[in-house]
Amino acid sequence: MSIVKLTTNNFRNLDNATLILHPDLNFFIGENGSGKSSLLESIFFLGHGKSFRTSKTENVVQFDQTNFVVSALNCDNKRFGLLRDTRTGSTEIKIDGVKHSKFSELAQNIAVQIITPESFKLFFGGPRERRRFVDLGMFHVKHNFSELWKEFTQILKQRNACLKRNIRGQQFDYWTEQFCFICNTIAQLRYDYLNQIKNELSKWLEILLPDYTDDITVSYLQGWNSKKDLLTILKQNEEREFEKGHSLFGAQRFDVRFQYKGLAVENLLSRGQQKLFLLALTFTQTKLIEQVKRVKPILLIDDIGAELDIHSRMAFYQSISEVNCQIFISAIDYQALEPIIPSDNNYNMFHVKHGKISAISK
Ligand SMILES: Nc1ncnc2c1ncn2[C@@H]1O[C@H](COP(=O)(O)OP(=O)(O)OP(=O)(O)O)[C@@H](O)[C@H]1O
Repeated sequence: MSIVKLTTNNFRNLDNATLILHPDLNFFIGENGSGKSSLLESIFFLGHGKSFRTSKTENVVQFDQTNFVVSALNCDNKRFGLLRDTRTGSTEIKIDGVKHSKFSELAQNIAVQIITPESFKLFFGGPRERRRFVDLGMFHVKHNFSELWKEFTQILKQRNACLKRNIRGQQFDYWTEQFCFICNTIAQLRYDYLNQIKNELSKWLEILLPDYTDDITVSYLQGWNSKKDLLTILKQNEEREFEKGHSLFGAQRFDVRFQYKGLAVENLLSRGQQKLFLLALTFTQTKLIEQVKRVKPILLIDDIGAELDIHSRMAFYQSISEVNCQIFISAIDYQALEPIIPSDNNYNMFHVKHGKISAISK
């Protein structure tokens, strides 16, 4: 479902506002510091329960305020949102007027992905962002993943507690056995999902990076040597794990490697090409989420103009016309959006100035 109305209160520098959104395509234009990223951040918050810019929620609440609200109405007339109080650190979630305690309830209603000018640095910089990216897709595409992940984190916590407190014997063996079992289940699910990604990715690379399509490979590293049994590896490394005080192998350590002709993509592609690669991956994931049809995916693209020349923006335009998601794009000026703006006027455009958002008539 697209979101058709968005309300924000006390969010960053944004004036309290209610926006009527286009179900497919929305543009936000404004100068540096006007509030474009803040607006995208508010939508991201609805989908993830956190910011993509800071881990400190007190940075997000408007100066001199103690709470903020973000809420949305989807095209099925479902209302959902959250109120975050920075004094108490609590978050109140409401879906159709009913309070919920778990953020995952809210996340079922909205699948948000974001690309910022910094995204590719983070994405290629270390496994954290790649893990986040894959698991966001897993959460929406593999229906049992959310429950499985919750159970996994509990088991990992128990096992790590044993490692940290040097608890050996029956208790440790029990958690190790549980850990191995659930790691294998998750690894298999992720393996299946990565295969889905591989199959879909070439289509988007063909549009966005046609010269590179044939020689790109995606490899899945499950978190331990896939030729060996996890339990055997853990037994062999038991002393090392007790020394470190946490689990050194397992599904929490997975990664994905992207290579071109056998070399790391990030070492070969230019910054603009890396952005196109990340866009291709994001469209891939969007397509996979869209296919399960629980929610219409939302794609936030902050500062589209950065690093993309006119040809790349044309390829981007072709991509967005082939994916069924709701897109929010920010740009410094109208020029940076050329040739992305559709000639059929089928979009909404807003101007952002000093935190005030106003609709631009077409
Ligand atoms: N908690 C806050 N309360 C009020 N204002 C804030 C808060 N946090 C940041 N700001 C201000 O909000 C403004 C908008 O920032 P934002 O990053 O959204 O701008 P932007 O339009 O995306 O700019 P750019 O094009 O440079 O990326 C900045 O001037 C910033 O100083």
